[in-house]
Amino acid sequence: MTSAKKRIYIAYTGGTIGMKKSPNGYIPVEGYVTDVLNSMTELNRPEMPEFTISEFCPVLDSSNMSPNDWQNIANDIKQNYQDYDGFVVLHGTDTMAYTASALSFMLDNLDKPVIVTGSQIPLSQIRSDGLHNLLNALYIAANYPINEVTLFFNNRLYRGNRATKADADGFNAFDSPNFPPLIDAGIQIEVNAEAINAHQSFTNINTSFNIINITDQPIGVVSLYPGISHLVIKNILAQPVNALIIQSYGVGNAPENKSLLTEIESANDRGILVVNRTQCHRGSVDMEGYATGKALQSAGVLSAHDMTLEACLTKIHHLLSQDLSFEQVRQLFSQNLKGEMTID
Ligand SMILES: NC(=O)C[C@H](N)C(=O)O
Repeated sequence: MTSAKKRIYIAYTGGTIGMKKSPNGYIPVEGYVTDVLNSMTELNRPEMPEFTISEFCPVLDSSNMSPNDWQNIANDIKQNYQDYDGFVVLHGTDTMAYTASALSFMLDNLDKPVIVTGSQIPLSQIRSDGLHNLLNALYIAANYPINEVTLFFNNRLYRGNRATKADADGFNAFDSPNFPPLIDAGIQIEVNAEAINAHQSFTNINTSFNIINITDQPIGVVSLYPGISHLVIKNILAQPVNALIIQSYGVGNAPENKSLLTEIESANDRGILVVNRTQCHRGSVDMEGYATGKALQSAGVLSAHDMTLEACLTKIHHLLSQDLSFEQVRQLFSQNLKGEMTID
């Protein structure tokens, strides 16, 4: 008896994969990806799943995306959830890790795989990595389903909220600095069961799939540098911001500048969430390591542990979009909600 083919829904949102050259540089072209995919014989091989492709309107360079687009992608998945075994989101690489992180918080109790992928060279160009990434994402969604939001690129499947764009113009565009890949798709497909299982506890088997809506939130992000004036922080906090991400040094250190710490303390008193993430590519915040970190902790700043900037920013969007008190937001920020951080 042969089992029925899996059905995968492909949402094409835009990105280089479906772009063509224009006098102003590459732009996404409607209809192009759909035509190419429908004519590719590789995608119709018996080991491949059935698929349907649906294009967003308009298709976007991902640099033009906003939380409203994350919401549209989540709504689209919800609308088609019952009819498919898995989802592949074709997306530009520039903000792919933001979207994958946002979706990981928005798609609650997923029991189907959602894989975000794209390419560095358009399908319309010779040596494109688009077909390879798409083919693998489809194959993995059907044959190695991992029921969470993941990001596939250059032979690796990463937890979506652990990935970050690490190379502007190489094929190996993504990295997951603080968490191992879930799948290494070399000659053999190697599945990291331990890393995947660590996610199981984030799914509540008594509740069914649902989406938690997200709205635009004013969030400040500041990277510390030697000599930074407290007025820079003061000005950011004078804007209508509900949260500030401080990208600190090393394990979460900042200058012990009294005026700067006073600005942070007063922001906290006004109900602005202030969090500390390291500006280092790899590693975690530990505000107990040095007096320079402890000063931030004493000013009420929360640790972002080893979260990527993308996970940190979208987690804050996710929390501020809900009807939660300042204390609840602080508590939930400090919890590992969807495998986005490691708490020692
Ligand atoms: N490689 C890419 O997809 C880059 C493109 N600018 C995008 O993010 O849409």
